[in-house]
Amino acid sequence: MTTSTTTQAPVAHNVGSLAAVTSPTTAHLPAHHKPKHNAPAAHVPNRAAHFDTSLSIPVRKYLQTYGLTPPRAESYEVQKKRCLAQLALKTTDIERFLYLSTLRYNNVHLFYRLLTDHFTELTPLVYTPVVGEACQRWSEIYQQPEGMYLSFEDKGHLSTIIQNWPQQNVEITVVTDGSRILGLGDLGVGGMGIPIGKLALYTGCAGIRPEGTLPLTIDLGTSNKALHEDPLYMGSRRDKVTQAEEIEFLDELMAALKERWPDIVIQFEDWKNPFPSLERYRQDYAMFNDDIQGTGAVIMGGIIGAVKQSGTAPKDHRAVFLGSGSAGVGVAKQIVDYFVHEGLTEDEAKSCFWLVDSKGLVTQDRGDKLAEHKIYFSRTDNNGQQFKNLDEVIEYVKPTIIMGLSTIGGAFTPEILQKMAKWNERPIIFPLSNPSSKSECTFEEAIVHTEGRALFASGSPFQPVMYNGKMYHGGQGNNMYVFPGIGLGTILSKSVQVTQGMIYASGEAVPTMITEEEKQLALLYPSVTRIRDVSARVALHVIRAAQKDNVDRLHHLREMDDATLEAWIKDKMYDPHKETQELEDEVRELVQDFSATPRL
Ligand SMILES: NC(=O)C1=CN([C@@H]2O[C@H](COP(=O)(O)OP(=O)(O)OC[C@H]3O[C@@H](n4cnc5c(N)ncnc54)[C@H](O)[C@@H]3O)[C@@H](O)[C@H]2O)C=CC1
Ligand SMILES: CC(=O)C(=O)O
Ligand SMILES: [Mg+2]
Repeated sequence: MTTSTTTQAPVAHNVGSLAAVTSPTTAHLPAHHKPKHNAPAAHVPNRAAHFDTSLSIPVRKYLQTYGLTPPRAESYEVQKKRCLAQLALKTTDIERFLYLSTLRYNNVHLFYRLLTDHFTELTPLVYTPVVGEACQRWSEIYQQPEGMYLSFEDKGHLSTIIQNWPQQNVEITVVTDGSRILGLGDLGVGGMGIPIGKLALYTGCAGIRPEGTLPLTIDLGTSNKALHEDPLYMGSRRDKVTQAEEIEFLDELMAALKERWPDIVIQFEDWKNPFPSLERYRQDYAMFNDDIQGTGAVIMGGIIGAVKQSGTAPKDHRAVFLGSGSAGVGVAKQIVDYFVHEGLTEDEAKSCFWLVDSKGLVTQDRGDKLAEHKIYFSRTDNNGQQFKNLDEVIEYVKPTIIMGLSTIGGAFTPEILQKMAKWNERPIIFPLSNPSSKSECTFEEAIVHTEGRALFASGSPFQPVMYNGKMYHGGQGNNMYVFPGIGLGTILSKSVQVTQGMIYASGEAVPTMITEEEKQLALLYPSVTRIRDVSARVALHVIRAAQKDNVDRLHHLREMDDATLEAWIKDKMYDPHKETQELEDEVRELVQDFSATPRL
């Protein structure tokens, strides 16, 4: 096909590549009548939507795509059947991942129709766990550009290079440096799978238009020596830059992003040490860190239900966290907020938490210099005693809750789970590390070793488990339940910051979407099949919190009651099921208006 125009492969410093954005197929249309679909997703070739095989023949003729696709105009049902059949032919998850990536690239609306119709089956292929393997093998499986790569060497030119991104109306970016991808370590530019996957969920779950999303990966070097030696590795072989160099780069990047898209929402994702950047930018940008804040909020949302179902009052809970990194500390702090909300003092709330890292229980007198973010939760009541590993801490604390954010698969051993079942009627077991191979235990292990009594959520999904003749369903405690709604609420209210109030509100919103039937099944999260409604509800709560914190700029939303605002939010969401029909209708209208003669 010689007519398709590439919108991608930006050449550094080559602003001229923007010229390629204008589709030749609509150049002949009067400017005010160009279909809005003329702006395709950034990460699909231009005009991709114009090749949808459901478009009618007259519309194809008008778009000058007639003859470039097979003759029959078919229904979505037929398209879907074909896609699912092709997916079924694949024998590995990576092949399925690649198939879906290519589908998104070639027919963005069809991809999102499929995703939204089959969230349960397809999310694990687009996101965790399969995206983890995709990131590990990125330079081996790479097929097409789907996001922007900026390198340390580009410092001083970021603003110019960002002009190469072909989409004019970017609303949100997810940015990583690849240095802590899920629980898989530093994967360098292979980390790009994460911004792409997260933004696919932004579109699928929260209806952010695909062309409004910018997956962004920063190549600041990598500490992963294997990548330095991999001939296929697509990033620089330099060692990781220093923290000071990183800050200098990020200062320039943040300013450049805001310069081009003043209202842009910026989500930091999967950085090894994300606390400094969060503190540095949270006041001046509409930004948040998903691993600290999104995870904190979503797990707080699950804990609200778990604490109620456990029958134990917040003050009597004892939570042991395996892992005290960005996610561990983020989650613990967010639950402290919830306990304070429930009437505890901050000190009382904080004393419910015992954090464990690779050196054991985090105590003030452990003898090593604690990282800044661990100090808040470091224990002082250990009477000089130190506890070197999880087993020792578990015996000492006899917890009601165990959380895994450690990247150590299988760390919640059968013995630990059995003890949890011995000490608690409803033990709260949250193995949250991703991908599935890093989960601190499986759902089956949690059910079997607690005799089916565990209140359970995991970071990556697990299949339901049959135990003693009863079917159990596990919850997915993953930030995917909140980040799409946080972004959507921030964008729609044009908020200038993402405040702590907005983050808290996002977590609080999640359990409001659990049905009575789900409560009966002890489920802590709503079904993923309703994730678009959940995201709209999260956005509603986020907007209300933004209004309370006075960071919103779309003040007329303040006048709407909740039901009206929620309906308004839903109306603003991109619906892939309507897109192709709208294109069809718009072009048909044009054909009638102008009696245009199709050029064959
Ligand atoms: N379910 C969800 O929504 C989310 C899950 N995560 C998962 O949480 C995990 C951790 O993420 P981050 O906190 O951002 O990483 P991090 O690198 O900041 O923290 C990892 C923590 O685990 C501890 N750790 C490592 N080895 C250990 C060992 N042998 N024993 C005890 N502790 C050990 C480290 O000391 C550190 O405190 C990852 O697997 C990530 O995928 C992260 C964000 C969201
Ligand atoms: C879910 C997620 O953000 C993580 O595992 O890092
Ligand atoms: Mg993450």
